[in-house]
Formats: sequence, structure tokens, C-alpha cells
Amino acid sequence: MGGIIELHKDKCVISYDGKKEYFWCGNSSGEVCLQMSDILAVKNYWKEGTPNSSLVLHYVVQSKGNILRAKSCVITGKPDQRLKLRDAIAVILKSFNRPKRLVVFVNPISGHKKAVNIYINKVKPLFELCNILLKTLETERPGQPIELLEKYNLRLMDGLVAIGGDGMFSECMNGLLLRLQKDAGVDYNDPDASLATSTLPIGIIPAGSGNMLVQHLHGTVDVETAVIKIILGNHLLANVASVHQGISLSSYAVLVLELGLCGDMMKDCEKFRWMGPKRYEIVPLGTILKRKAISVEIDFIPEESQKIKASDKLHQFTRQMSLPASHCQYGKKLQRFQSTPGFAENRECWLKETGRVYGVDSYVVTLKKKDDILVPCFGDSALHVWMTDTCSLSGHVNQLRLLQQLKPSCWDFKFIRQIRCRGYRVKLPSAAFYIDGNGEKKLKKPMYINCDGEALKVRCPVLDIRIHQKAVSIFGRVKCW
Ligand SMILES: Nc1ncnc2c1ncn2[C@@H]1O[C@H](COP(=O)(O)OP(=O)(O)OP(=O)(O)O)[C@@H](O)[C@H]1O
Repeated sequence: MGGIIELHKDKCVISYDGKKEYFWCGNSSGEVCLQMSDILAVKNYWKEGTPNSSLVLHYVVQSKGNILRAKSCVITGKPDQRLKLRDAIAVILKSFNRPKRLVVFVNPISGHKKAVNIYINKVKPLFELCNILLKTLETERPGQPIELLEKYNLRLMDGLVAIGGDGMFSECMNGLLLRLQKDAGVDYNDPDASLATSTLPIGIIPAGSGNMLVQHLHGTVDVETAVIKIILGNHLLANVASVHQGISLSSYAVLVLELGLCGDMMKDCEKFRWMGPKRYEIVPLGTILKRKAISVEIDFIPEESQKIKASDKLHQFTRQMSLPASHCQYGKKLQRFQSTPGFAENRECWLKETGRVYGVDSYVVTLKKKDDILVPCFGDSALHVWMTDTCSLSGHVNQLRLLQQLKPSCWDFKFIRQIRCRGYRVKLPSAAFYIDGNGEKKLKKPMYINCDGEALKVRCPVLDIRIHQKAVSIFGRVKCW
């Protein structure tokens, strides 16, 4: 039994003995294997008007850089042998933990407004090729995924997919996490509550303006690669940060939380959405020219003072009550990470930083030095926070440019103060406020946080941020590029 396939940019003769976990492939320069885990599907196609069918193998190859491509080849051989092969491969594919039913949210206004086209032409055909059942919802307004996920029957679903930008992913992730907290009876408004973590993975197909999360996950914003990663079913556990104002939760973030200058940039960019992704290149220049320093007091608990034994951090569970039934299939016990173990009780460990700053920025996916570049690190043990003290405009622009280029030297400036912590409280002591009808302090003039690429309004003069380790599952396997 055999065929001709293209592997490692070379044509190979493929053969299979029906038993092993891989196909043997030979070419002029030697032998290679096509792993079963790289197979997407095997299909019988009937030729119209003839009794014959052809067996086609669909598989994944690594193309340039981090790009993945779906390829196919016709397998030759006797009809009964081909049938045997098809059935053998189908059994192996079934044994993989790949998604079979997905809820897909498409944001028609993301980026260049091409999300619907991307779904129809690139995403749906590949999912259907792999027999994945889709429930697709095109959003009509902001916040819709959060509303829908509040009641959506997720019990038979294997994952969620956001087609759009970071903001769209954020809405799906917020919707799912809120739903899980409600189902589990967690007081999510309390910053120190331990979150019910999610094992229902969320995937993202890039169709937005920034697409930072996809870039972090796959090292490319290529659509086909993102679809293939979801089909293959691998997922990672990512940290989530929660933002609390007064007595309520404002949002969860998986990427960044930036108060001050970057929050203002996001707010200004939103006004120019009609410019599409170009707005991120032009608008921030105007924002930085009118940068304002703000007085802040930051109380934080440093990472190193978390003297919690590993055994206290983890507790075993078989299945969360709020998880879809399909996730029982994992069989083995999963470990659940407590979100912020012992955090609130340890008040004597809290440290303080004060000053006039242009911004307080935190990366939930931290950036770590690898050779001469910064690479994303999911599931880090702490939040990386830095404050930008008052400084010259040229120094500030230079620092932001180095950060954008992911240069490890981007924080080596006298006006940058860095901390690693598991949470912090920001107070805005000199901001004008009034007392509202509920007796709560409210800012007279709102400020903004860049929360995963969206401008989140700050209405209270006190904010609490907490890290929740490994709280959300995301499709894709991450390596350090
Ligand atoms: N039908 C809709 N009409 C208007 N706004 C919508 C609609 N559907 C979703 N939204 C909002 O659009 C916002 C931005 O979407 P998204 O993140 O997908 O695109 P983007 O901003 O272009 O990309 P990025 O976040 O990567 O910069 C979301 O936060 C969501 O609230």
C-alpha cells in the first residue's frame, strides 16, 4: 500500500504496513516517518459515474518558520487493503484527544472585517474535513459571547473558538470564566477568591488588528496554522489576571493590563477604529505627546514571600461540577491549581512603591530573555509589573520602541521600576473623586487600562489586580521561539 506525499519539502514514497504508529516514507535522501499524530483525516472519495473510490490521506507538514500546512495524498493499493488502512487510521485518530464539537464565535467587525470570509473559506472547510461539528454564532454587538455563555449548554462541547482579535478572545474567556464561577458558587467579585479553573479549551483564529495572543501562542499569525493547532487538540494552561474596582470584578485578562499611558493609547485607538489595524501605528504617537504623570501608591505581595508548600497549592479533583460531560473522557485525575493561595491573609508581607508615573503595566504572559530576544512564557509563577517614572520624552519613546521590538534591554532604564508579584493594589491618591449613592468613591474623570487590547474604564480610585495561575486552557502547544 502506498502513495506519493510531500514531506520536508521533498516528494516521498509512502508505505504503511497497517500496524505501526507511523507511515514509512522514503525519498532520494533517505527515510523519514509521517507520525500518526500529524494525520488530520483519511477519506474515501467516490469518482462520479464510476464504481471506484480513491483513498486520500490528509496530513500536516511544517512549512517555513512556524507555519503549518494541510496536505493530502492519494493512497494506492488493493480496495480491501485500502479499506483496512482507512479503518485502522480512523481507530488511531479516535484515540487522540482531539475536539469533536466546537462553539465558534465570529466577530464580523474585527481587524479588516474579514472574519466571516476567513471562517467560510479557511476555517470551516478544515474543521469539516476533520469531522468536527460546529455551532457557529456571528456576533451582532459587543459583549455577546459573555451573554451567550452565561446560559449556553456546554456539556457536550469540546471547546470554544474565537475568530477575531484579542478582544474577541477576551470576551469568550471572560464569558467562560464567569460562567464557571457562577456554576461553582465562587464569589468572583472578591479579589482573593480561589477561581474555579477551566479545562474547556478556547482557541483563537486571528482576524483582528493586533493578534498578540496568537503571535505569542504559535509564533505566527497565520490562519491555517491556528486552525490546525485547534484540530490537533493540544492545549496549555494559561494564567489569568483579574481586575477589581470597589466591590466588583471588572474583567479578566490573559495578556496585559496597562494603566496610564497604554490605557490612554487604547482609548484613543478605539476612536479611530475606522482606520483598521493602521490605527495602532499612528494614534499612539499622538497619545504619547500628551502623556500625563499620575500619582500612585502600589501595595504588592512579592513573589518570593509566597512560602506555600507545593502540596498546599495543588489539590486533586476528578471533574469540576461545571465542566462539560465530555471532559470526563480525560479519565485520569486532573490537578487543580488554587488561584491565589494564602494571598489575602499574608498582609504583613505586602510591600509598597509610590511615585509619579506615566504608567503601571503588567504582563500576564510574561516575557523572558532567550538569546537576544524576549519570548512569551505562559503559566509563570508571578505577574511582571513595571512602573515608568517621570522621564524625558526621547528616553520614554526609546524604551517603548525596544519593548515593541522585544529587546531584553527594554527595561534597563533608570526610570523603570520592576516588581514580580502575585497581586497588587493601586491607589490614586491625588485623583479627584466623589461619593456615589452607594457610598463608594468614584473618579470624577475616568482613567483607562489597556486590558488585552481593549480600553477598560477605571471609575474607582482603588484597583485590585490578582494573578490566577493556570486558570484557563488555550488550544495550541507553546514552545519558546
Ligand atoms: N457585531 C459587532 N459589532 C460591534 N462590535 C462588536 C461586534 N462583535 C464584537 N464586537 C466588539 O469588537 C471588539 C473588538 O474586536 P476584536 O478584538 O475581535 O478586533 P480588533 O480590536 O480589531 O483586534 P485586536 O483586539 O487584536 O486589536 C470586541 O471587544 C467586541 O466587544
